[in-house]
Amino acid sequence: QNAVSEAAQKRWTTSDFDVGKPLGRGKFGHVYIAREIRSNHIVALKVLFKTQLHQSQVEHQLRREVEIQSHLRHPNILRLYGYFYDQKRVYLILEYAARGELYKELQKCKYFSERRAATYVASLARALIYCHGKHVIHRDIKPENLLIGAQGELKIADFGWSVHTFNRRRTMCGTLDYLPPEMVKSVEHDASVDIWSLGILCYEFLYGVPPFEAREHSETYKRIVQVDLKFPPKPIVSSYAKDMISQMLVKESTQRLALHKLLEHPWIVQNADPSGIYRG
Ligand SMILES: CC(C)NC(=O)[C@H]1CCC[C@H]1Nc1nc(Nc2ccc(C(=O)N(C)C3CCN(C)CC3)cc2)ncc1C(F)(F)F
Repeated sequence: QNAVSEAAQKRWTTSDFDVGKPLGRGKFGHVYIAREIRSNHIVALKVLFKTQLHQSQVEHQLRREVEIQSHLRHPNILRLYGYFYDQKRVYLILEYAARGELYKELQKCKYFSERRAATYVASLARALIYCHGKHVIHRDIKPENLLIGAQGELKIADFGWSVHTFNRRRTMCGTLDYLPPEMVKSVEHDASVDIWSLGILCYEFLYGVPPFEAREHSETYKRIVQVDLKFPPKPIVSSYAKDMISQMLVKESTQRLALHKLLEHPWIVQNADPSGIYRG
């Protein structure tokens, strides 16, 4: 039986791990680097406190996150190998991303080169094509939810807000046949929220700030619904990049640039490293 399928069903306990230094704080607890003793495999152990999960009423979200992420297998999606719990805590056994958090890298660089941004956007588009093919929508694509693997490749993490649209289809009173267009559209509609977020992310990679940022939430909300998209004169960005972003940040969700079309866009073709790895 191979290690992975064994990992999926084994009853884990903390004594299976040699827990190392904390990597930082997640939303509901700490994340530690750890070594699974039998396999010597390095993982990240996310420790969540049951009391906090209960207080924030996120248990169902966590169950969905575990259910979804444990079934996804893609080089740009962080693996969730398994989970276990004790009296007070829930433990998630996650893939360790050796080069850490993307948002810290973006803060350090201020903004990325077009080649680095395009390489990251292309690899995220491929990961999202994979997710959407399995009727999974992430719904929370942003720098804070992206980690960097040992080779410099991006990993989408934190599927806390993801949904399996099939469930939504089923929960929509059984058969789809009797639903009016706007409700059927709303189901398709979801898959395109990730295209919008990828457009926001691409803009932030290139300019260092998201496009609709404003001091007040109400101001940001207005700018989003009006799609008040402006490209500042600095840093200098190619018109191909602006063209692609403008095709993604479209109010009508069905008109947004499809992810497979994005991979054929001249900006991606000319700038993205096909391996998804930015070598500088
Ligand atoms: C997506 C989600 C929203 N984010 C998270 O969960 C965050 C919350 C805390 C850590 C991270 N979670 C993970 N982090 C890693 N790797 C990692 C992180 C940080 C560093 C790093 O730069 N330092 C330790 C530095 C080393 C230098 N000192 C000075 C500062 C910290 C190096 C490697 N792998 C897997 C995970 C995961 F996701 F599986 F848990």
